[in-house]
Amino acid sequence: MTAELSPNDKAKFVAAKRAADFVEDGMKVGLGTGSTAAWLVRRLGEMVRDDGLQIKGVPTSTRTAELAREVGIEVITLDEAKWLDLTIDGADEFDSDLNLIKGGGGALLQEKIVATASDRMIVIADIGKQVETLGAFPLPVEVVPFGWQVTQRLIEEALISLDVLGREAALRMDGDAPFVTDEGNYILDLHLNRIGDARQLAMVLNQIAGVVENGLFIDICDTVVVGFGDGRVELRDVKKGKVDGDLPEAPESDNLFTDQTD
Ligand SMILES: O=C[C@H](O)[C@H](O)[C@H](O)COP(=O)(O)O
Repeated sequence: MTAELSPNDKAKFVAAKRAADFVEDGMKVGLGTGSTAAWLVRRLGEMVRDDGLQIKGVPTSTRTAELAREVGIEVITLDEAKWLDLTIDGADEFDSDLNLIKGGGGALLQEKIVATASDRMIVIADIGKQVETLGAFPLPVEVVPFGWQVTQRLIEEALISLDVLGREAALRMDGDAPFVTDEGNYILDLHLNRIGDARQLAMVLNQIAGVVENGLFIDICDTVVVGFGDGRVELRDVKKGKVDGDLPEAPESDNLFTDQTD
């Protein structure tokens, strides 16, 4: 089916397509979650089907696992893989140090486990995800359901002691019930506006007993492939800074914009 993509979807698509160029035969690849990562999974599926690419994928959520199987990618568990060559995932925000906020789709725990078990993490994002300072996007924190309101209060007290702007830790809902992650936990979204010291906040949050993990990815991402609504792509590398034209151009014959959106 041919569909005209919105500029935002086009940006996500071109970023995903370029990032797929990093995937090589024989690799074990972490597959992210979300609308941008879904483009990547579909692209890798095409490469498996049309080009004979041989990879094993470790999904970061049940929905990514379903999509990966649907498009013909061999899916294995992280324990079977043991270690990954590369993880490619989306993000909700990235800053100039390539630190991230993730978890808008509730998959942050598996995403962080998979990304930190990889030689390299590449993030794919539309330019709208780039920020000067992290925090405009509510920071997801995964907490165990047992005693979650006590955990919520302890988080809010920690935010006050850190003098972090905005202190509301809101339980994420799915209709009338709490949103439940793939690991059976809840998500508290921290409305902070601006995170001055993301490293410190990440450490403080993870010291609270009911907190399983937080959505700050500090020093984990190596490269961001940024997509623009006009089809341009830029590469940001943690070691090299901004790098342009580092990747091969998409072949003329590629029908870039005929896929369906997520
Ligand atoms: O839990 C979800 C993930 O962290 C996503 O990678 C993140 O929310 C970005 O999603 P999207 O590509 O849909 O904006």
